[in-house]
Amino acid sequence: MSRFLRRRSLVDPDRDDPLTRAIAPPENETAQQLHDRLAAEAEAQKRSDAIDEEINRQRSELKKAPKSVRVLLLGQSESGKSTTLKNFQLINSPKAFRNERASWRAVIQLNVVRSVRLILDTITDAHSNATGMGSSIAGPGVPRSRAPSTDSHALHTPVTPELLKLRMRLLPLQQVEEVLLRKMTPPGSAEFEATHLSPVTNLPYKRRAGKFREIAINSTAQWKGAFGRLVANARASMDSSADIDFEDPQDPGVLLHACAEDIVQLWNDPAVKRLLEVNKIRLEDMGGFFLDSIPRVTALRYVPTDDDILRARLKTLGVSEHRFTLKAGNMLSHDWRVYDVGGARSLRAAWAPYFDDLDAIIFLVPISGFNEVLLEDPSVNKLEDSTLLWKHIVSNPLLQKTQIVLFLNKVDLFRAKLDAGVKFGHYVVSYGERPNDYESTSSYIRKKFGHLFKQYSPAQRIFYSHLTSMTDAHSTQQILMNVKDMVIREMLAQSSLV
Ligand SMILES: Nc1nc2c(ncn2[C@@H]2O[C@H](COP(=O)(O)OP(=O)(O)OP(=O)(O)O)[C@@H](O)[C@H]2O)c(=O)[nH]1
Ligand SMILES: [Mg+2]
Repeated sequence: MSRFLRRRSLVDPDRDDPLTRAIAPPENETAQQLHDRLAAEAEAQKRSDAIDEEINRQRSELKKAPKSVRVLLLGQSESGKSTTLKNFQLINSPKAFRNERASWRAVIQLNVVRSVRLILDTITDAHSNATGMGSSIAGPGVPRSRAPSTDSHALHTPVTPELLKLRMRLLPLQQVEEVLLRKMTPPGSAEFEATHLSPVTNLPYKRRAGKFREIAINSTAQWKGAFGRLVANARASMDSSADIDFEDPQDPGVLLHACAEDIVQLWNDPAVKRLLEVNKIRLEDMGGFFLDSIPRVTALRYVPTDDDILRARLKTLGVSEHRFTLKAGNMLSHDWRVYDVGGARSLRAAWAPYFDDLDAIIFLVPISGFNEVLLEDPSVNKLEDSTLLWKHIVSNPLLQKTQIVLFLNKVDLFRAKLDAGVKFGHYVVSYGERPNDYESTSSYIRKKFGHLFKQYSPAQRIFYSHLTSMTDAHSTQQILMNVKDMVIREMLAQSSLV
């Protein structure tokens, strides 16, 4: 508008030009009219200049204090997204992270009970099979490394009378899950997936299927709120257990403590090991595995360590956001927002609204899943699912300006499998007969994902990848720092191009 007005005053009217004609001063303009018109034009010019000035001021403000950095965590269920978010919290607000120990203690108690439940159900099914009353335990939700065994041993592994007695003694643990779930879920809320402890009965498997589902939660803030009350009730104290009300009559810690010896006995029983082995159930590879630490985590005054919190497993249903401010070197401070979403197939439609205006995606692939299938669909290999998802994300035109960082996660479990002699090439056929060592196999996976990235990206981008163990806070810290620096660098580089 200002340029338009300026031109109007300065340019010699060319009567043949329709635009000039339209804006030309009226013919026979009186001296008063001329004065008024010039005054109005001067006023309009002043307003226009003020607007221009304000736009310039806002533009330079924006340059000085950039918008918040938005990062989305993506990957299939159990890939380690929530664990990555926990690591961000641990680095940026360790105090707040540790203030949530009471809530994570409850999740760890649920994790212990779930592991015990899976063993008890395996015993029940084996017993049913032996007595000719039941069906195979194959079914959804039971974590297996491969398809269920058809080995006749699996169906006829003897269940000793001691095991049956142990099973009876551990039945009261059902209450722990009930109590904790009631506490975490407000009455009438449908936020949890149905996850109640399946009664250890002789019901045929099919009638119990679905009760194997994992505990999942929709809103982090809400369930932690339930345990926040424990904090409010706690006696004032400076020690590390101050936020846990051990005196709470509803706290299942006492019952778990009373069952501890039986749980240890169950887990160490050679018949149980054999039953789990023939059914190809590997509890050690599952999230929330604490059976090797039972005396510690069921101690009466147990307070979870940072490590325990990183290992606790709670499936995500909704979206949680972690905000923090980061000052990097002599750079300006930035407001960061890291979003964690649920990775189960049925939840992936909820990702899209977060694609807009994203600075970076951290995409997690649990590489130890090369010989595992999805809990949601046992016909799909986990690495295959991650590959398809990766193609889908890197080829998305909405994300073409987003930096994508690949975390090849669960390296510790991956290494342990190779060390135990599991053949990578047996599951990833294209790998063939190449060496089964960690370096060769992990660099093969990295290259595969790198090739797909180059092939499917709509625009050229740098491929960033890291081999990670998200349950190892120490090694993760440096990686997350590097990622944060990279994201800021890229963001500044992009904004200087605008
Ligand atoms: N051993 C090992 N366990 C890991 C690693 N990363 C994550 N985990 C564990 O794996 C389980 C699943 O991790 P989560 O972070 O809950 O997975 P998620 O991607 O958030 O899964 P959804 O919420 O279902 O989408 C948790 O118990 C973690 O402690 C890792 O690198 N090594
Ligand atoms: Mg999660």
